[in-house]
Amino acid sequence: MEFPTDFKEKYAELLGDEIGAFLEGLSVAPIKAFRINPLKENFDKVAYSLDEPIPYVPTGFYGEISGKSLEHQTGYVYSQEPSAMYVAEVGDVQPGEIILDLCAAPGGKSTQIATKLAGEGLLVSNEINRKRASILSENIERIGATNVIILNETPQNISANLSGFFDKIFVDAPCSGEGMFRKDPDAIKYWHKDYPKECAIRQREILVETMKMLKPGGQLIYSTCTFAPEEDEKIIQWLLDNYNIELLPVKKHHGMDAGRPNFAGNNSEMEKTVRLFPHHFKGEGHFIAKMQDKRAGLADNVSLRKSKKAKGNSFFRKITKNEEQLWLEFHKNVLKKELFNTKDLKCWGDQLFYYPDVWPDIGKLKFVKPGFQLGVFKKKRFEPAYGLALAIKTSDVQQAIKLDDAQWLKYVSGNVVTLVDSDYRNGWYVLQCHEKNFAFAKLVNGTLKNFFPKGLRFNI
Ligand SMILES: C[S@@+](CC[C@H](N)C(=O)[O-])C[C@H]1O[C@@H](n2cnc3c(N)ncnc32)[C@H](O)[C@@H]1O
Repeated sequence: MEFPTDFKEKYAELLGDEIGAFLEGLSVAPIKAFRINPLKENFDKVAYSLDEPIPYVPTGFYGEISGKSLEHQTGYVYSQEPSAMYVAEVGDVQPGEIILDLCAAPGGKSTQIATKLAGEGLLVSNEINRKRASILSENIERIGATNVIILNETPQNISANLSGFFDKIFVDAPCSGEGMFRKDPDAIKYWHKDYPKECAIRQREILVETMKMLKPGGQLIYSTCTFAPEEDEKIIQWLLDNYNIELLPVKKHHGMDAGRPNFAGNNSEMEKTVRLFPHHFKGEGHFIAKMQDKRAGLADNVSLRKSKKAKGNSFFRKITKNEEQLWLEFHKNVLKKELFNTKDLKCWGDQLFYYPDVWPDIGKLKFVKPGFQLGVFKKKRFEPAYGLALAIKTSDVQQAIKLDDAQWLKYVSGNVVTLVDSDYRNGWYVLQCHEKNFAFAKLVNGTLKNFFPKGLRFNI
């Protein structure tokens, strides 16, 4: 692999004798890995080999998955390179926490954070770029998380509305992407000598807003996929110099390096951060730091229920009696037990959402998904959302139809499926393949009408 001369000279100076090994590490084939998803029932029953676990990520495995497999479509697996997986582990997310993932697309960290919340608490997952925010939304939908709000905002607008709101904030910052060089050779084309400095300016702007949103006593997890000290240790030193925070030690597993004090004014505290270098570690490369807000008089963990900012969305309207009736009828037919409390249901236009009152008002913010969508009311009927099929447990389904692999493919590519000798009555069914929910379909006289979202259809 050819690297810019300025890049080689810079790292020769920073790394000394290690430069040869570093450049060689950056030239080998990228490492593939994936995570399995504990939000799903029997989540380790996947067609992929789980023989090579990643030691520092309980749900992580080395290996390659296909974006067109049943496991991927149903959100049982998520492809992510091994160093990126360590960020959410460092965050030590606990069910019930209120978390912001500020730079979230395509959703590697957000999907992992959401599985760790296990349906309790709230994840606000934000992406500034509209196109990337849609991809983020699709990835969150697939994993089946019901407690995620997806925003498409600037950090400035979010902080103006949700100051002091979050227990933990993840800033996986836009960066010069040196750790992407072997995965995406295009990243090399963007690189120039001043690029890390330019990125650092933007990172500081993002962090100024981030600090406004952290609850007193909250934690900030900052990460990049670059090796540039300007965007790593120097950013952390700038935070320590300007805010009342302290670094928390990040555990170093096999192959992980400590952050380098000599990259930021010889502050030995930098050893608490972690650097993942491709010549030492089986992954592409990352920098991760964990910090704690030190402001005094802090509640350990103000729960969502006690949060003053939580009011529910101002743009939602109440569900009408008729709509409630339609929803309950659908629910009774298709699901075995009540999964969403009726008092948490709200409407936005004709769409039905799960949005507990304790969640914040995001009415002034641009969003992609303002909560968890259950479905849509159409004239006198209720049509369930695709995401609902992916969010309910297989064993909670009352009305399911099991299809084989060929029928699954026929359906996800947008075709109707005709059942042979069907004695099912007409109505909505959850479709399952290998005991995985993969979509809703409406059965009409033995034919499953296709409701698979048009933009997500695929063929193999
Ligand atoms: C490293 S990527 C995030 C990867 C993601 N966390 C994941 O794990 O899949 C950084 C993201 O920050 C977004 N971004 C760019 N400028 C930003 C800004 N000023 N504020 C917030 N996010 C920004 C980019 O669009 C990009 O999607």
